Amino acid sequence: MNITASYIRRELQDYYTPQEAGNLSRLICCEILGQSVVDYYLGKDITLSAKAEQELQSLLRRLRNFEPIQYILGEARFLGRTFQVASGVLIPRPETEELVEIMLKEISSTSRVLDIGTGSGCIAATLAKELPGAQVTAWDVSEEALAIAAANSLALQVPVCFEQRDVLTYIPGVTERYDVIVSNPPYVTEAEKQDMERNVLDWEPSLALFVPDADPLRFYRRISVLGLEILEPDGKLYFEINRTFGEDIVLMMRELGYRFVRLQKDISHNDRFVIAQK
Ligand SMILES: C[S@@+](CC[C@H](N)C(=O)[O-])C[C@H]1O[C@@H](n2cnc3c(N)ncnc32)[C@H](O)[C@@H]1O
Repeated sequence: MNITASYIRRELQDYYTPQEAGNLSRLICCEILGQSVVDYYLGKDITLSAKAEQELQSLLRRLRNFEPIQYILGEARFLGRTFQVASGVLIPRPETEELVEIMLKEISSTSRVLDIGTGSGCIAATLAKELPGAQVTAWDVSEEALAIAAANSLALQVPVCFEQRDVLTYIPGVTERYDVIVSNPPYVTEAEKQDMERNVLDWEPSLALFVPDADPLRFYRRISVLGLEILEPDGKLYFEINRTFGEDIVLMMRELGYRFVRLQKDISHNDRFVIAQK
């Protein structure tokens, strides 16, 4: 069978915006089916074997069911590296790449770093890779996430110490100390569910996404309190946040005694990061 990029776009057009259908069609033609970018833009035919055609139809069916392309392919990119992902972990987001870029400019290369809610391990493994002198520990409550994060750190050949911890209940050991804590915790309120795309809502793990409407700062408060115990003096805390709660998180952290608390915007001009010093 011969297919073209416009065939793929047509198959997806009732499910995605024209831009999304175009992006998916380019990815399928160039990255999965191996068409050159020039041939793609010229709209040239791609000849598929019977088996390749079956695989393409299965891929299109999954996309029409709103399964994220990263789960279908089993991988996602994060700051230029490939991370294994599956439906048990959040797909790394560009905002989180920005957070890591900020950290790489600010933290010492020999820091003891703790990543809370590591998911795919994208933050922890990237920091360990970029800062070979750092000691990186990563927590998650999810066994499935920890298994994927461990596979990612193995693939990148970086030593990250993964531990299964529920940050909401964990009591740290008396000698446990870090120079830096980073967290992109669950921060979407139940009320925000109605505005979410189906590819997120139907496929990404609720455990990674949601907090109760009645307590949207639950993770930020708990991690900030924990930071007072386990951060060294002058230690730093880096949060990715829900843009709606920036001022609330800043206030809460100032009240707890954190210094130099700053709210920073992401590339889309949304309040997205809170950074503070103990
Ligand atoms: C928003 S995801 C972030 C994943 C990854 N750090 C990233 O930025 O792509 C939040 C993570 O927190 C984990 N998590 C949820 N509740 C937790 C808890 N009580 N203790 C520790 N981790 C938790 C989830 O399993 C999930 O992996």
